[in-house]
Amino acid sequence: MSFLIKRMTVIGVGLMGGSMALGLRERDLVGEIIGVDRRSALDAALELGVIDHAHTQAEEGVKGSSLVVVATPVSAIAPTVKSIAAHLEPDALVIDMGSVKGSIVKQCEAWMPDGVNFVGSHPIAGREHSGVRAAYGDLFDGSRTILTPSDSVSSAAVERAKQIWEAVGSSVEIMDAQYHDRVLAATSHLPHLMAYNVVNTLSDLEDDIRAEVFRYAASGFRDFTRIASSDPVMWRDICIENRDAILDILDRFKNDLEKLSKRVAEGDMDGLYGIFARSRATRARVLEENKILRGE
Ligand SMILES: NC(=O)c1ccc[n+]([C@@H]2O[C@H](COP(=O)([O-])OP(=O)(O)OC[C@H]3O[C@@H](n4cnc5c(N)ncnc54)[C@H](O)[C@@H]3O)[C@@H](O)[C@H]2O)c1
Ligand SMILES: O=C(O)C(=O)C[C@]1(C(=O)O)C=C[C@@H](O)C=C1
Repeated sequence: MSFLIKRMTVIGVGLMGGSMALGLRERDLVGEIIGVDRRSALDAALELGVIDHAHTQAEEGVKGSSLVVVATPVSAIAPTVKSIAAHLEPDALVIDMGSVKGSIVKQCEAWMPDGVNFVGSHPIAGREHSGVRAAYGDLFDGSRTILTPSDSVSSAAVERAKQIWEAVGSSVEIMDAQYHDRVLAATSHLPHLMAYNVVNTLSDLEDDIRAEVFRYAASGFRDFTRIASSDPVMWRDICIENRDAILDILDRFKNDLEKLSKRVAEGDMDGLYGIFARSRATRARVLEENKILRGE
């Protein structure tokens, strides 16, 4: 059988890395999959059939692979890529999955030996669970993936990365890495920070009322805070790596919250109606335009 990828290595076999491995495997697109991670994650990945072979050392694990997928938390991506650079096959392609791209992509591209390419990738797909047991092969189906190569990356490598993402069901768009970080700070990072904060605001209430507050939390609370179940390591790393863009959007949010607070304090009927009506209309329009948000 001729595979799209004969042998690939996934470094960080969790939700995202495991889903990429399964997505390619279930579509018969990959021959052999090597996993690199902690021993316990590797044992689970072997047991689930997500990988064929396991290594705890990335330098060893990338040998013989034409594709290397780095799916570690954001803070480990650049150090990992630096450590494998000298051990990659001459024509290998390295892609990552990090939720922040700017400085990671710049560093990783620069570390690539001649003939080897790093193509920064961010699948806009995921969920609040982590680890390989949460991985599934259709995770990327119907999603968008943003590639953030600089001009120095070969167009053949970008085309190859695009082919891999499309093979697992994602449609690909190209974006400048810094611009990506500003867009994602608004669309993904701000909502996660809000969700975490709302849960903490409620859990800091006085004992007597707190129990009642959580007892009566219903679908509104559940929908709004689903993403507060996400992995704290992932979100710590995103905040550290995308600090400036996150601070910028948080400032805007704080301003808007101040305005809302003022309208509530003043009992401003028209002002409050205006805020809620505009938001509802915007969401309806975005839902209509965006089939990912409609869940299609
Ligand atoms: N979860 C999401 O919804 C989502 C969506 C898009 C992108 N991402 C990005 O994908 C990446 C992976 O996220 P995830 O949700 O799969 O996390 P995860 O916790 O499920 O998996 C990460 C894996 O990396 C391993 N790991 C950590 N440091 C390592 C190292 N130095 N070397 C090898 N393995 C290491 C962990 O043991 C774990 O198994 C992150 O960079 C995240 O920002 C996540
Ligand atoms: O659906 C979820 O649970 C997610 O959080 C996925 C989500 C997001 O949409 O914000 C989270 C972080 C990623 O970098 C990309 C996707």
